[in-house]
Formats: sequence, C-alpha cells, structure tokens
Amino acid sequence: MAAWLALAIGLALSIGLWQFFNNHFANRAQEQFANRAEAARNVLLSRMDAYTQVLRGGAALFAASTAVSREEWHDYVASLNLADSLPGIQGTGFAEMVPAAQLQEHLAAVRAAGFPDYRIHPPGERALYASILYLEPFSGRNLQAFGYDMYADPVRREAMQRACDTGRPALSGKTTLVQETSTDVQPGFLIYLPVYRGGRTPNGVDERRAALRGFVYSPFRSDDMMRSIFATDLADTGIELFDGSISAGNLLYASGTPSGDARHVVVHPIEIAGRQWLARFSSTRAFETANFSAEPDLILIGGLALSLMLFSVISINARHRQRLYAAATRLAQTRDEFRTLVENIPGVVFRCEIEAPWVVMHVSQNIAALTGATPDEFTSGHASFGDFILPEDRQRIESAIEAAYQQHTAYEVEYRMRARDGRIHWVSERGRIYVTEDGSALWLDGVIIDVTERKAAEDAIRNLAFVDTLTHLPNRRFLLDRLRQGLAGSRRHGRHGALLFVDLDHFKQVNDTYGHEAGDKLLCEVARRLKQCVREGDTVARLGGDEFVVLLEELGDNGGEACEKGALIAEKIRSAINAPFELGDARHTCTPSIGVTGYGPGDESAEALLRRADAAMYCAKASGRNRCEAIDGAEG
Ligand SMILES: Nc1nc2c(ncn2[C@@H]2O[C@H](COP(=O)(O)OP(=O)(O)OP(=O)(O)O)[C@@H](O)[C@H]2O)c(=O)[nH]1
Repeated sequence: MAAWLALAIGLALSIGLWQFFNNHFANRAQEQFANRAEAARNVLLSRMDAYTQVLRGGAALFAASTAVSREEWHDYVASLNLADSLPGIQGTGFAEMVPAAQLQEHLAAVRAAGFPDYRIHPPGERALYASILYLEPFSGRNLQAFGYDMYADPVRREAMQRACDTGRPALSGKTTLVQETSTDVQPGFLIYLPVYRGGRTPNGVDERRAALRGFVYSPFRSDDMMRSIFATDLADTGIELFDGSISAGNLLYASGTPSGDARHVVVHPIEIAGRQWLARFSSTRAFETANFSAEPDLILIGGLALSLMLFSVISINARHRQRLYAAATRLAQTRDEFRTLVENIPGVVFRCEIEAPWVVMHVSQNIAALTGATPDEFTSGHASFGDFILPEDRQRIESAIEAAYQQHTAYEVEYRMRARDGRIHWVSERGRIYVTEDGSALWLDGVIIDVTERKAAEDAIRNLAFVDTLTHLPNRRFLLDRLRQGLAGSRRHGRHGALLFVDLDHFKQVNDTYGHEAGDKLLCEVARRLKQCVREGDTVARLGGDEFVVLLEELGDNGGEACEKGALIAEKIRSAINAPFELGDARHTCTPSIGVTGYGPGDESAEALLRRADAAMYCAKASGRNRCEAIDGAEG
C-alpha cells in the first residue's frame, strides 16, 4: 500500500515537474522568439525609414531647384551609394505628373533630351499621366520602367494619391514592378513622396493636388529587399510579410516554405508609410533545436526511475517486514506453546545459577505453591531458591550438584523447602548442568517436584512397621531394636538399666463389660499414663493385647541399683494405673501386674531380657496381681 502510494506520488511529482519545466523552457523559448521577432520588426521599420529618408532627400532636391536635370538626379542617387548602404532598393526615381493637355509637350521635351524613342506606356489616352522620368540606376531592368505611367495602375495610383493628399510618404499595395522579366518574378511595392511646385507642401488637399509636380519614389522587389535585410540576422526564423490581412494573395515575401507545425509563431502589424503590413514570424527547426532543452525529459526519466526505485525498495522492505512479522508471530506461538508446556508440567521447571543461593533466571508458575513467592520475584532477583531451602539440606544439594558436574551426569536430590507461610515441603529435584564446549558451567536446568505427600506416605508405612497403631507406642519390633541399642550402649559405657513388663489384670472383663471400644480407650489411657511415669528418653512400648514394656536406660552403675530404681518406677506405674478410668459413663478401676528386671553389660540378648521381664510379670500375677515383682539381671 505504502509502496503504491509512494509510486503514485513519485509519478505525479515527476509528471508535474516535467510539465513545469516544459512550460518554463517553452515560455523562455517563446520569449526569446518574441524578442527576435520584435528585433526583426524594428530592423524592417528602420530600413524602411531609411529608404524614406532617401526619398525625402530626393524631394528636397526638387524643392531646392525649379528643375532637376537627369544628371543631377543621377549624381544625387549615385552619391548615396545605395547598393552598399541600403541594399534591396530596386531604384530611386522621379515620376512627373503630365496632364493630357501637356502630353505632347512632355514627350517632345524628353525626346529632345536624348531619348527619341521615349513614349509613355501603357498606351492609351488618360487625363493624367505619372510618367517615370528618372530612375537610378538607369540601367538593366530599370530601363523597362522608363516612361511607365504609374497612374495607369490603380495600386500605384492609390498610393500616389494618398501621398499627394497627405504630403507624406505613401507605401503602395502589393504589385508587380514593370522591371520584372519572365524569370524570378517577385512581388513588389513602391514608396512615393510627393513633390509640389513651389518647393513646399501646401496646406490643404486641394492645394496639394493643384500643386502636385510629381513623385520621387522607390520601387522594391520584395524578395531582394527582404533577403538583404533578414538573410543573415534571421537565418533560423521564418518570416512572411503580408500586405494587409494574412492570405496567400497578400503574401509579399516568405523567407522559405512555411511549415505548418512551427512551435513559435508571432504576428506583428507593421505600419509603413500609411499602410499596414502583417509580419508573421515562425520558428524554424534550427531555432527549435537550438532552444530545445532536454532537461524536462531528463527530469521525467529521472523522476520515473527514482519512483520505481522507491517503489521497489518500499515493496521489498514491506515484504521483509511481513516475513519478520510472520516469523515473530510463529516465534510467539512457539513461545506460548512452550510456556504452556512448561507451566503444564506438574512441577517447577527452572533455570538457575549453579552455585548457592541459586539465583533464578527462569522458573515456572508452580514455584508459588512451594514457596509463596512469585516467579517474578525470583527472576527479578528479590528471591532465590536458597532463601527457602532448609539450611541443614543445603550441603546435600551442593554435593549432588558438584558430583553431577564432575561426572557429567544429571543429579537428583531430595530436600526440604520452607514456604513463607512456614509450611515445610519435601521436594525432589532433578537437574542437569549446562556446560559450554569449553567446559564452562553456565547454569542449571531442572525440575522440582513436590514429594511431601509421598514422604508422608513413606513415614506412615515406616511407622506401621514400628508403631502400634492403637496407642502409637513403639511395637515389639521397635522395642527389640531399642533393647539391642540399649544393651550395646550399656556394654559401651557400663551403665545398667531396667526393663518393666506391664500386663493389665483381667482386661478381658473390660472388653466384655464395656465393649471393645471402651477396652481400646482404656489401653490408650494406660499408654498415656505409662509415658507420664517415665523420662523423655525412656521407651514405652506395647507388645500387643494388654501387655506393655517400659525400657529404662542408664539407671545405675550396677544391676542392683538399676533393679531397685526400676522397681520404684514400677510402683509409680502401678499407682498411676490404679487410678480410675473414665469409660463413657462408667468408671473402672484397673490394676496391673508388673515384672521388673535389670540389665547390664553382661546381657547379650534382647529376647532373653524380655523373657526375664515377662517371667517377673508372671510372678506378680501368680503372687496375686496388682503388684510388682523383680528379677535381678545378670551382673556384668
Ligand atoms: N479392647 C481390646 N482388647 C484386646 C486387645 N488385644 C487383646 N485384647 C483382649 O485382651 C484380653 C487379654 O486377656 P488376657 O491377658 O489373656 O487375660 P486377662 O483377662 O487380662 O486375665 P489375666 O491376664 O490373667 O489377668 C483378651 O480378651 C483379648 O481379647 C485390643 O487391642 N483391644
């Protein structure tokens, strides 16, 4: 669109400039041509004026003397050297007015003056003759004019009468001079200046006609005269002169065959001696070529070329932008798809620095659920993974990453994160270090998965194996494990402890009387009271049914002391259990039988120790129940 607009503007500008400069140069050429035509017109006018001045001189000659002889006229004209100073003039002559009554006298006088064959022509009787008497140079074709009665020709007579009446030079219409031969016939014209008797110009028309003596005049062959004026100056300009209006019949002179398609044409009216010519100047090919300027065409071609170049550049640029836009769109789609994929993964996808505190470069949305911090907080540097990892787990993570770096493998590590709300999440992180070709480790890419539930499940399973599900006390397996540890510890530091075997008396009756649930409740309460009776580090376990075992560690330096202290704690337990139990609406009083045995570095087997305590408990049962019986352990 922009390219087409630029092309349209470029073309419009180019054509506009082309037209502007075309007009400019055309106007300039037209102006030059008009100046040239004006100059030519002035040359013609001044030349005609010069011819007229010659006639005025002739008229003055006649005014100065009563009779001007042929020789005097010859001398006058010869002295002007017209052939050189004013070329183009056919001759300079004098025509005398001869009334019919004086014709014979006139003929006789001229014939007597050396021209016996003199006669006035054309023949015929007329009232008034204007016979050419003198004509210089009196030679050549001019001789044909000698005796010619110019009054016989209406064209000439009109000019002569006008000259007579006005007393001023008068130009004749187009005519054919009597000097013409059969070849090179040219249009001609004449200029007359009246000569009055008395030497001066009378005031009125009648007086002028009455005083008219004759005319000094000059005949002109148009072509000869105009060529002498314009041949050199207007070589590249066509000129046509018309006597009056423009028409073929009025054509006085044409410098060449006029071309109808001249670019410049100027028409000037020219007023000469009381008659109007029209001069039509036409530019020739030579003038038009000389004044032709290629600049507008060059501007047009240059403008068109520039416009097309601009069009091409903008088009290419637009296509390039379209491709870029399409690529950017595809990239955005791919990025969105990738982001959706990452965000859809049930875990946290991340990229972070390889060293603590693991500043984050990218992290998916799910990190908020683990930490309470948004991805932006991480990527802006306001939070890092290190802020949330429990300090005691950090070393483990660093070791895993270091090992993976050394072995060029992925790493996997589980650790805990504390969220901002205080909740602890167990997470499993799998990652890989991005290493450049030159071995530089740049960042970590990995996934963090919340495994808190799995961890809890694992703990539950582990507890199932070691914990009594009713009372949540350690079970037999756990107890035996602790017993072994206790025996090992005893062997290490030589301290003695005691083991209490507690069995409730007639517990079956509780179930039978109050129901099994009440029995469970009583068992839980017994567990609670047992724990209250011992130290934090002692172990209270339930072996099953109504049988409980209490492991008391580090009671003394010998078996007797330990057994004694164990018996004291057993009594404390018996009293605690003797306290009534609230079983729903009922109150029940329960008694235990407790066997006590000491142990020390000499005891090898946990099972044997347990059997000994059991045996002590049976002694208590056998002795009447609700009592404690002790069996000393092995001394060692
Ligand atoms: N409510 C409840 N009863 C249990 C549970 N485990 C075992 N028992 C019952 O506890 C009773 C234990 O009875 P015994 O120790 O054999 O006999 P006793 O009634 O206590 O009599 P003496 O031990 O001889 O005083 C049995 O009736 C069992 O069914 C339990 O988890 N909950």
